[in-house]
Amino acid sequence: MASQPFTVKWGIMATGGIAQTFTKDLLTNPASRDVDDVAHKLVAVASSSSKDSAASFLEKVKAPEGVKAYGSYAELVNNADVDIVYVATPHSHHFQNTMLALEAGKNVLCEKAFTVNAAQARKLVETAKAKNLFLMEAVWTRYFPLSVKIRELVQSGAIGPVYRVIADNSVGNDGPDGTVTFPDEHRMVNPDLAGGALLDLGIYSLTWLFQILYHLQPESQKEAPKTVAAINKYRTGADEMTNIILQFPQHKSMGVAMTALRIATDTDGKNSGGPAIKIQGPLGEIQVVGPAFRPQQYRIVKKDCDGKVEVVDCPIPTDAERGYWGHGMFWEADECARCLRDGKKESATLPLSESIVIMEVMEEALKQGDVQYPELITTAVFDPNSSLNTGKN
Ligand SMILES: NC(=O)C1=CN([C@@H]2O[C@H](COP(=O)(O)OP(=O)(O)OC[C@H]3O[C@@H](n4cnc5c(N)ncnc54)[C@H](OP(=O)(O)O)[C@@H]3O)[C@@H](O)[C@H]2O)C=CC1
Ligand SMILES: O=C1OC[C@@H](O)[C@H](O)[C@H]1O
Repeated sequence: MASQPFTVKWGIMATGGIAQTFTKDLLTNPASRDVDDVAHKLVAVASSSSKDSAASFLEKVKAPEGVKAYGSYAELVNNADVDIVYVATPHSHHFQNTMLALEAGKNVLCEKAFTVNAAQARKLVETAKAKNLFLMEAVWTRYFPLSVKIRELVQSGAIGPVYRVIADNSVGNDGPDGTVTFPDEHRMVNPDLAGGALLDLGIYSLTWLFQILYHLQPESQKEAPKTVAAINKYRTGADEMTNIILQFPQHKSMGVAMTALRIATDTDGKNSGGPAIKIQGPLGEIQVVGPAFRPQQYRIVKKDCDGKVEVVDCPIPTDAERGYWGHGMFWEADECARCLRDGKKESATLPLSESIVIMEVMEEALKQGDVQYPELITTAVFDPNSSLNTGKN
């Protein structure tokens, strides 16, 4: 008989869109994705707006009886039953909210982008290490079986050494009279919420560059990239289009990461425009069909394939007994559970040192494009009473 799964007790910080999606994934049966070694239990949710918002969240996700609803983040992180906190607030809040949880002794899975700048990322990592806590940036795509297979394929030498990766994660939100369709207050374009294409969407383009060109470098040859960026700013001051070239001179490799708010990677919604990602070596290329954050198909085009392209589908499993829920976020949750079970303080698939290098690249790109964010959200000094933690000005 199989042994009991290791069950992790989750606390959810914030009640917005992705908090709901993630929590629904947590509530799916792991067997629906052929997992039996770990399981998840929802024990609490907190809203900085009100306890009612937290209660309404629990209704929306059809939470089981007994899950606690809190009207403040402080109550959540002080719940002794919570093993790990999922931080699902805007980027602007990640540093203060994650510090709040770490200081209360909680392990943390923090949404992307990890922070607003590299100094904040370093402080989070330093704090987690000092307190012997698990910390991970929630770049869910890295944990897709599709990503695992592609990394293995590249490592096996299937296309030879990868010299170039091109990745795009752009959305077609062009609006009238020079606008984009997001209101200026929306987290996608609002500098007070660390809005902009790069931190929200471009991070996935960088994820593809990093998980191939950086992550797979042998430890003894780890080389951080040189960064060259071009940015168009929106009227709010946030970036609306950002293109970054990363160069790894010792590895003779380069990556091109693109992101934009006015033009979509997938113009017709049917992927007629081709792959979102191209991973290129002298023996061939791997093409990943977008979106870059939630891909479900890749193709292998070998130099000598004579037009015979291998197409590999990797559908995301759903749970028929729970309304066909299943978005693909459960794989990163499973990773957290396995790390906690095994006493690991970080994920080998996205080490904290790598999250820091990615933040350094994004900070450098934003600097080159003269994108600036306010002091309240860029400081690397923790303040439990910050309005970012209390929700009150
Ligand atoms: N992995 C993925 O696929 C995705 C990840 N994300 C990431 O998740 C995070 C949240 O995004 P998303 O859920 O779409 O955002 P939403 O705006 O839908 O939700 C954000 C939540 O954060 C809380 N919050 C606290 N302070 C503020 C504030 N000043 N303004 C707005 N919200 C505030 C609110 O919850 P409350 O009032 O309950 O405290 C709010 O509901 C971002 O970092 C984003 O990059 C987003 C979408 C997809
Ligand atoms: O992480 C994300 O992935 C999906 C996008 O639609 C969203 O804006 C972004 O935050």
